[in-house]
Amino acid sequence: MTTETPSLSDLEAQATRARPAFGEHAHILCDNLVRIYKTEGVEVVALQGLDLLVEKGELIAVVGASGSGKSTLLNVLSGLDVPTAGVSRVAGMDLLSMKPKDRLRYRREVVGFIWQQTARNLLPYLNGQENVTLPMRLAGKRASQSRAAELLELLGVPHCATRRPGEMSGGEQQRVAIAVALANSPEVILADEPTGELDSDNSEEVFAALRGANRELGVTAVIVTHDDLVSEQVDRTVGIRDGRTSSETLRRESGDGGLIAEEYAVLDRVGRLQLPRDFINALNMERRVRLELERDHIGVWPEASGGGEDE
Ligand SMILES: Nc1ncnc2c1ncn2[C@@H]1O[C@H](COP(=O)(O)OP(=O)(O)OP(=O)(O)O)[C@@H](O)[C@H]1O
Repeated sequence: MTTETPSLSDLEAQATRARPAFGEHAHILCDNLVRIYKTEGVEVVALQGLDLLVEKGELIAVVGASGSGKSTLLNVLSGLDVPTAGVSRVAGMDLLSMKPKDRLRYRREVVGFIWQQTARNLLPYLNGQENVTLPMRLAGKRASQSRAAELLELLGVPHCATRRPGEMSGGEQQRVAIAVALANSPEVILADEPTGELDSDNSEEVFAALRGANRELGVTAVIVTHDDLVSEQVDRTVGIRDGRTSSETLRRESGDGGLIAEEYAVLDRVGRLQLPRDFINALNMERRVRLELERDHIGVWPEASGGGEDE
């Protein structure tokens, strides 16, 4: 057997083969996303190296304390805002380098958006049907009455076709708003607190409508929420803390038909993870911790303790 010294190009090819690009096949990719706001000379770092991958057809909830960066993330994904640094790609479109013309098309046809404020989603002087056909006309397409009727039917609000928003309940308005967001067959829908203004019955119906759209149409859905009813029913909940994804809860059915929820800390690409605040507080951890590599886990001890002396 001959052992030839590999050339530089061989090594380069090998390195590319061994390490597929981060999130190469993801439908939504955020890689080390940074968004810094500057107001009156003061800098606020709203996103500080956020990583997120969402597969095509997934429905995820994003949760986090007020000010953690959830709305900033949605604004970036919706094409309304441009991040300061990092990589963000949705349905193959690069959100940082997109030209204004592509950005407009992206916002009209690739993503659909549902806001928390019911009044912000619909035009008050148009009925349900007209609200749903409006985005089609804005995108220069024919206003398909049959598609609008199908969407209103899918979302369980066919009776809202002839009603104006003022004649609908808050939950009905939000379900019509989902139909509006779906009008141009987007690849992704983004919802910022879609049930925030609703009581629990209406919240349930709106979430069921979102989930129905996700399942029936295969549209990828990202829902920012404080509503436990929503975050506890999705397969994956992503927690954001201080502008970074810090935890993920995965849910799956157990053998007996129940639901198992497992919480994970997110390990970023350079090996950083955020320990849950309550774990840190419980053990009075500060500044430094001791780490010990075990056969199948890593031990983490407060600095002062005799870490590693597992009995
Ligand atoms: N346009 C802006 N100019 C300056 N700072 C901003 C701007 N938008 C957001 N921020 C700041 O960025 C940080 C993240 O805000 P963001 O609205 O994304 O948080 P959030 O998690 O959505 O909060 P909430 O749950 O209260 O809506 C906050 O410190 C906020 O004050």
